[in-house]
Amino acid sequence: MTQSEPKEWLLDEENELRIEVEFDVKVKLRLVTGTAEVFGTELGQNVDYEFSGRKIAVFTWHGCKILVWGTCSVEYIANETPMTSYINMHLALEQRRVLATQNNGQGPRVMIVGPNDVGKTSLSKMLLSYALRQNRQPTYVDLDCSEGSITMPGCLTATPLTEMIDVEEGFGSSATSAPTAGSAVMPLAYYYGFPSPKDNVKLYTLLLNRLAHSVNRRLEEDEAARKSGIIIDTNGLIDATGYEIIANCIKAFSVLGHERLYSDMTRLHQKKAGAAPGAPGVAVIKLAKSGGVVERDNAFRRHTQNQKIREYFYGTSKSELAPYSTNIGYHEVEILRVGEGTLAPSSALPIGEDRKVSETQVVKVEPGEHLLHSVLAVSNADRMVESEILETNLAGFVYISEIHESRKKMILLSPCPGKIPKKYWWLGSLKWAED
Ligand SMILES: Nc1ncnc2c1ncn2[C@@H]1O[C@H](COP(=O)(O)OP(=O)(O)OP(=O)(O)O)[C@@H](O)[C@H]1O
Repeated sequence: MTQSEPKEWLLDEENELRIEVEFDVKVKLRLVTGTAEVFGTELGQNVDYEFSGRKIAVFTWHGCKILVWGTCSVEYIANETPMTSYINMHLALEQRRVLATQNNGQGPRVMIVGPNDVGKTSLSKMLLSYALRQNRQPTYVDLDCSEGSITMPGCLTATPLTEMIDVEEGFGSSATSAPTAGSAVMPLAYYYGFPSPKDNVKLYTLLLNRLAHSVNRRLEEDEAARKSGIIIDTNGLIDATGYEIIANCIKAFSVLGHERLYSDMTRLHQKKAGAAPGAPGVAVIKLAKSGGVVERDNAFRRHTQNQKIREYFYGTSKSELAPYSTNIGYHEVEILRVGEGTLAPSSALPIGEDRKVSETQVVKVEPGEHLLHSVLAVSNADRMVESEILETNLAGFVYISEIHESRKKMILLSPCPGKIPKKYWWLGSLKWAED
């Protein structure tokens, strides 16, 4: 797996070691002296960390020595990083948290926007980790439906974090049916089912508003979480649709109370006061992109998605899981999908009379061979009321591993044993061939 002789790296203060590891390669890393962190999470001294299919930066504020076993496809030390501006950003947020504590107010709500591959998720992790290191309980909202940092790709999620984010696994191989890495609480997930918000803007907006409503309600009840604030990671859409979504998100999460934020944000990139009496000030802060952020091509992204799905059912090398295989009859479940963009199989039967399917219309899908290798999201809904079911959160996911058309049965993998307690399952565009 790894070569026997490690490579030694000596990092001066405020340097970072940037490494890229292919998917079929394992690289081991150990901090020997000094202090270092990966996207905000501190490394333990003389602890071995293993990475595969990752692009990471090991940053040190005060200098350190690191040993690396294995072959990285890219490895170099950078002495220019935007980390000082990131920590300053954190300190400014921390001040807002202190103020919120003093005034019994609410902590900062930060939304990170920008094009693809500029380091939005990495910055989110850092701001969350720094907050966690100060014993805060920030809420992480992930609106990047292509990636699925918390659960599976295709979801909009929120999770209150209470524990440090794992160095090796990031937000982890977490499921909606289990607490995530970094959290003692189950994440809240809504199923969107497409890789880009553009694929079904109406549905995306509906779910975004629903998620924001649930988060806002939760924060009303949880004082520590409310004062710690929210970090919102967005997807990289910055065209007209993207701006519309950003503007909606700002409103939904009350990032600020200013309707013209969108134009202000793009035009000014600076602090603006709210227009409405008593509206909070608007702070639009431009942060530099790290030179280490790596562009990921479609193949890499697809591979990351597959890894994510695999981890949901089988866990990681650190915490392996054994999924349960269940036999289920076609008649025992109702498979649904949403909207025009997904209209496809002729077997799809529209519920309602209209043949033309709107973007948020729920469509019943007849089970059949076409479901093979699909990942389906299990809704928590107990009844099929169109306006309700769309906005019902998820219980978890199942994977269809075999279809027996003649017996009208399918075999599925699920993380929990026995019959799946919920019968409404969403079909999106996620497919996965088990390897
Ligand atoms: N300083 C760094 N050194 C090395 N790799 C980095 C660094 N910062 C980020 N990366 C890596 O670069 C890739 C892109 O970063 P990230 O996911 O944070 O970008 P993003 O803006 O969220 O992308 P997208 O919107 O497309 O999901 C990731 O694989 C991340 O681990």
